[in-house]
Amino acid sequence: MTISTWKWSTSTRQDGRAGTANDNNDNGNNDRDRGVSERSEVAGARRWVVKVGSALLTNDGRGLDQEVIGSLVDQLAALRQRGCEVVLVSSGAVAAGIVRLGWSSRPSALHDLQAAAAVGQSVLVQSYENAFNRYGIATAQILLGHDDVIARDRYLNARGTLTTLLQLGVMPIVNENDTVVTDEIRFGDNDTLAALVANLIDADALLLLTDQQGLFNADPRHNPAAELVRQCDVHAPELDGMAGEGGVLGRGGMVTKLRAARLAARSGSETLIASGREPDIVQRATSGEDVGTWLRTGKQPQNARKQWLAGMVRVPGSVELDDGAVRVLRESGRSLLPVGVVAVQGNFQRGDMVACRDRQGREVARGLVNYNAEEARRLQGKPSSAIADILGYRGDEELIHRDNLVLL
Ligand SMILES: Nc1ncnc2c1ncn2[C@@H]1O[C@H](COP(=O)(O)OP(=O)(O)O)[C@@H](O)[C@H]1O
Ligand SMILES: N[C@@H](CCC(=O)OP(=O)(O)O)C(=O)O
Repeated sequence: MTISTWKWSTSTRQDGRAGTANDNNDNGNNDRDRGVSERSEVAGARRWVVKVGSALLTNDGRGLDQEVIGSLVDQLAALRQRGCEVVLVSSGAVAAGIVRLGWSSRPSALHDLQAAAAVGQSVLVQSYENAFNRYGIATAQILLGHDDVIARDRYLNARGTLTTLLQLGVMPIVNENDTVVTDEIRFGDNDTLAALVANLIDADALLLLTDQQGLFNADPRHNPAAELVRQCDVHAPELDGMAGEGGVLGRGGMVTKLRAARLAARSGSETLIASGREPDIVQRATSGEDVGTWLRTGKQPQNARKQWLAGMVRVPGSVELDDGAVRVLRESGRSLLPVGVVAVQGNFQRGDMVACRDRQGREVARGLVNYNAEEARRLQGKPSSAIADILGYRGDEELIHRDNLVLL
């Protein structure tokens, strides 16, 4: 095997199934000698999205593997105990539904798959609820579709709900809303969905648990000499030639995991790909142990997120701020409240990107707005305590929350 370039390092697979990430110490030492970080970014991550794939969760296609679920839940509860926040993205609905319906194989027609997903989702969530209940942790089912993470107004709603659940100590369990999606708009694989959730909640890191030890330099199912990539810059072009399609049970294979890692990196999230079959994998991976594949973002999370927000091209309106509001935004990094707004221009919807200008018309910031233009006009110059009286409902107290605001 060609030893890695500075950008990525591999470790030789030792047996028919999977090698260990430490098998080839030379590679690891080479990285250390070159000063490559020893996963401190991963060990320091506090907000995690953990995605569990069908290939891992399902018992060779015969429904859900309750033992795997039980062990995962033990590990996720321990991760929470360590003070981390966790959102779980779990596949498995279709596989569970097929068994519950007594079918012998996976159907191909979309409506059959959707029916199986609807049946299996109950089984899936019930299994998690029972297992998390052992730790007194409540679970919440979140089914997301394309629009929920792409359309700006729904984006804010999904973000608000997920972060509230985290604050409440609940374990959100996310899956694609398979029942209503059409072929054109479905994610299909949950890797993409997990990455979008990582963007949505500003996760520090994404852990993709699957049936392989990580990303190999060729599909280990077909190439027994394949070697594990231990770490690599997520954008390295060499990776594209390595990632292959999924197995019978999973959907996207490593192709979608690599794409997901690149999506997650847009908001600064690190990605780890690891085998959910290895003992204690969640604890080991999340504490920075050298397991699986680490796809590094190489960016400061805050900068990455701001770049991502700033890159949204459609800016259908703007708000003019008084001098006090401009100062607070610039100097204290605070949210924009309606009281600091003196005028509203354009026609925007909740969740749109709007420009924030000073009295001279210079753009000082831009961000995702919590109210539409008509509501913003009614709220301008008013204290947040008056929002409920003015609009007839109690919305967010900020016009633009600081997390959704980029200073220019
Ligand atoms: N380069 C690669 N390294 C590791 N696995 C790969 C690679 N290319 C393709 N694969 C396949 O990807 C599969 C995992 O993806 P997938 O089946 O979609 O699982 P999941 O349901 O966990 O998302 C592995 O079982 C493996 O056969
Ligand atoms: N939403 C589907 C998951 C699709 C799927 O298998 O995704 P993946 O595990 O990423 O290959 C389900 O719950 O069955």
